[in-house]
Amino acid sequence: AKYQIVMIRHGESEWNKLNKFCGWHDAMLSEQGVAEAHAAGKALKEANFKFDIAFTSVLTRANKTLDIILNEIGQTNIPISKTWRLNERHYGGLTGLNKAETAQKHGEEQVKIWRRSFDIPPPPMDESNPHYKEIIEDPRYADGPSKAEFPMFESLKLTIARTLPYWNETIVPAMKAGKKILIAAHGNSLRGIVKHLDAMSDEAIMGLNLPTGIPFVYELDENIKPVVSMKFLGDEETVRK
Ligand SMILES: O=C1c2ccccc2C(=O)c2c1cc(NS(=O)(=O)c1ccccc1O)c(O)c2O
Repeated sequence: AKYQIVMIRHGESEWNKLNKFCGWHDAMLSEQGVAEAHAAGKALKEANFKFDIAFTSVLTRANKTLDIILNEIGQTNIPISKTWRLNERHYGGLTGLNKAETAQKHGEEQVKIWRRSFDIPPPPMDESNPHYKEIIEDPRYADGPSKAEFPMFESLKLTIARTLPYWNETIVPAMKAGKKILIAAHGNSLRGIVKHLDAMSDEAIMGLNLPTGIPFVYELDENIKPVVSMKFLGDEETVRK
């Protein structure tokens, strides 16, 4: 096909392990997450992938996954663009809660509604959340979003709506300029790109659970239409929820 692009969801984070909503909290990779990133790098090296540029979020768990991969393939010298637009979905007031705390605070019924909704957002994060200050005062957001548009919560719909402009205005032009691209991002920001590429329904994308730390390839024609969709370099039985 005319274009080929590789994407990967970051390796398991410390908060994934604790089953806590992470969102814009800057959790580190767990030991397993680091191992996943090394395995992903080795698989890409084995398949002889080469990149000209990489895109990632401003969150450490994705940045570290990318760094480990680039070290494994011996390409630590390529430009890396970091953007908040590839961040994980912002889980608002649920940030830091685990399954039990969420159900306890909001009830099982509300959890069921949130789980299956595309555009019902979680409650906003406010000063009472222990992670409020660390997130809004983080200097990594100096280049955006502005104070005025800084999210306090995101539905999946809102997440996709702030990821796709970056895909269309920055990543696609780089691909059309002949750049070989690697994206290291998060479950929900990658859902936005995948939903767009494969013209998936809201329901279909909510049923897609990208596995952590397994690279996948899209082969696209000259109109950026998939010729090959989501070809995993590894096992993907966990892709479907
Ligand atoms: O409560 C939510 C939720 C709330 C607000 C926005 C989105 C979601 C959401 O997407 C979600 C949820 C729960 C669970 N499962 S769970 O109830 O077992 C659960 C709850 C809390 C933390 C981790 C858990 O695994 C999911 O699999 C989800 O995808």
